[in-house]
Amino acid sequence: MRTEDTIDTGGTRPEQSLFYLHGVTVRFGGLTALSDVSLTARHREVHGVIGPNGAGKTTLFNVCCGFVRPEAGTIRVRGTPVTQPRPHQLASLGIARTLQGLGLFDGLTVLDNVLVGADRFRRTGFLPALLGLRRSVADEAALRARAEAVLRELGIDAYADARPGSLPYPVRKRVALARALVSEPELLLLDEPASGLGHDDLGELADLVRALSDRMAVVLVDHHMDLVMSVCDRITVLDFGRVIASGRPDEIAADPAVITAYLGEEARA
Ligand SMILES: Nc1ncnc2c1ncn2[C@@H]1O[C@H](COP(=O)(O)OP(=O)(O)OP(=O)(O)O)[C@@H](O)[C@H]1O
Repeated sequence: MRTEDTIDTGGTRPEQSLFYLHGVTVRFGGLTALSDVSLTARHREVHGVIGPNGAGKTTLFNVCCGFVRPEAGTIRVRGTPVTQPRPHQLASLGIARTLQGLGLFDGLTVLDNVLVGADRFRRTGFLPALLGLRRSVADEAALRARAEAVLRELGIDAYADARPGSLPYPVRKRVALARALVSEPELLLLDEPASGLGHDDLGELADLVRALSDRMAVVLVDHHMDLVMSVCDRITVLDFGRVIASGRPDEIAADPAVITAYLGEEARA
């Protein structure tokens, strides 16, 4: 088995990568949800996290987002240690995420929901914005243009004025993705992007994730093996809170520890 730290990094030391998480341990009371887990996200790579039920995938995702504070471990962003990324700091660190519960505001239009994600680019302070000063108007126009461009990129610009609640689930998922992308992240964290999608939507999602990886790093947690195997450059496999394998999809598919873990899951089911 290869671990994150021994993978060929193309000359970049793992700790200097865009996002480096090393030796992370999380306990909930007496239960160890993650034990000495490491993960490295690199520019222009899609990194998948998989594992049987209860393996610790969501907990790992939540550590990356700052929702869960690890008991031990190091997190570095572009080589700089980040004691604990706070959820509200993610945008300024160049990180954006989508969650399983999409978290869209139903009282806002699709466009306004996406604009919520563009706060990182708001240069005007509260008072000038309130007074409607010229720079704030220009700011607002630029942000709207950016949000509209992302909606077009995701093929959902026709829904800009709709309320999310009136839209089919796959479209709402795209709105949530648009809100993450409008901040132009360097690292995109996707929690279960394939859940609730049909076959055709899955194919489009795979194409989209591959296209996004031309300009950012992507970390995705998903149960959907076909998606993970087809879009990921590298995969980390968790079982009972530990990394049992890490490598390219073909290595993961052939790894005896992974096969045993998934056979064990089938047997448990
Ligand atoms: N807030 C919490 N308090 C107590 N235990 C928790 C908490 N969150 C997760 N756990 C436990 O930690 C372990 C890992 O859970 P986690 O949700 O990260 O796994 P998972 O791989 O995402 O599972 P699934 O595929 O079923 O969503 C499980 O045993 C779970 O019951």
